[in-house]
Amino acid sequence: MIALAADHGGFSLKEEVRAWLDEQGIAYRDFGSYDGASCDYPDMAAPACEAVVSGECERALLFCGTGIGISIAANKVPGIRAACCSDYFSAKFTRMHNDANALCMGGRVIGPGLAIELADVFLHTEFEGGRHQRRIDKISALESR
Ligand SMILES: O=C(CO)[C@H](O)[C@H](O)COP(=O)(O)O
Repeated sequence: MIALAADHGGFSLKEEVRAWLDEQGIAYRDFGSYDGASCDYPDMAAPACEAVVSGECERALLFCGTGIGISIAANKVPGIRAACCSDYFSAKFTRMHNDANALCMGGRVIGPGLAIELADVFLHTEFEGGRHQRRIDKISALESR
């Protein structure tokens, strides 16, 4: 199960990626926004990220105008490692090296073709573990300082 969330700046891109998830038969839960009306991205990021941390959802795909604000909000939720990406290499390596569990994209930055490529590689790339697990453990330790 994939968690989806967007504000108005990311709404259209979320809808494009949501249609692709439907085509792929990938299950998702959409935490809104459900229209293009102006709203505040932390309100959608929080429940989507909490669904990831609780285990209800495996990963989140998050959208705002730049992808940055919603990534900042997501990274405030303990257990979330959110990466704002607009290139294929970063979307792939944030899984391999950072075990990122939320991918953030900007609806005012990238188009649907690239967003789907990024979502695809993010959802289908495994964490490498090894030396990277040690670093993830140190990130997790920062949450309890
Ligand atoms: O990208 C964003 C946060 O990083 C937001 O989507 C953006 O700030 C919304 O701006 P506005 O209310 O002017 O449409």
